[in-house]
Amino acid sequence: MPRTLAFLRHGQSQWNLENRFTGWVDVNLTEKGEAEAKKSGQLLKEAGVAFDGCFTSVQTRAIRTLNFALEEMGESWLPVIKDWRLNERHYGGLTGLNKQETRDKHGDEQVHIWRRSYDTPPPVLEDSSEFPSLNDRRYRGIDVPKTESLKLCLDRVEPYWNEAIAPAVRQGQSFIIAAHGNSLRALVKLLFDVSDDEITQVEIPTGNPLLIELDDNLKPTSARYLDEERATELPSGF
Ligand SMILES: O=C(O)[C@@H](CO)OP(=O)(O)O
Repeated sequence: MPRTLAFLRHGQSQWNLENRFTGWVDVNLTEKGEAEAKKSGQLLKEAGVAFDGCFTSVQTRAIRTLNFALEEMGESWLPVIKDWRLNERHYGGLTGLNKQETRDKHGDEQVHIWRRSYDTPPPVLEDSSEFPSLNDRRYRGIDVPKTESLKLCLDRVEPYWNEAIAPAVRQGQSFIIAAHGNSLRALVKLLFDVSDDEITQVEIPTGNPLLIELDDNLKPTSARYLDEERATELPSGF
């Protein structure tokens, strides 16, 4: 039975543009981000996959990217499930800081470790921070993280995959998963069985759908970015 996933990282956000660590801060898309989202929809339409539904985070930039894409596809009717477990990795005490200024202060190597190492989380977000997500109504009843490494992000993405997404895919359904650079890296690590070392090299471009076909055991049999000009390297073997 055909089963296809499209991993869609949101289009450029205001803080992608400003080069700031974002994580759980609910920044919006830029105009360029909206255009990327619309182009994703055109590419998905051309790909001709009959999707059964969509999953996204509870963050505006991913939700709006999905909505723009669905509108372009003429498929705004598709059911959408939103869940915080697809949110971006929580950037802890780095949240809001400029990435270049942080490199100038702490050095390239340390910042690379914080950004891309598998299991070294950034410093925690202090309660006094101007960016608390604890009081946000959408996170009621959730133990909001104070920081997350990619591993900690995978620790909440994986159960969501197992409980909510994988059972439907196993039945032969196809989905768009509109999420974030690091929650999608976590899913790529899981599905493609990428090593802790290799995942540090995986970069998912904004607004460029990654189309993945899966076999009966939910192992990827093919993967390609629909916007070839903006494609990045896929995990080895693909
Ligand atoms: O700031 C963030 O939340 C993420 C994604 O934009 O950035 P990075 O590429 O540094 O993980």
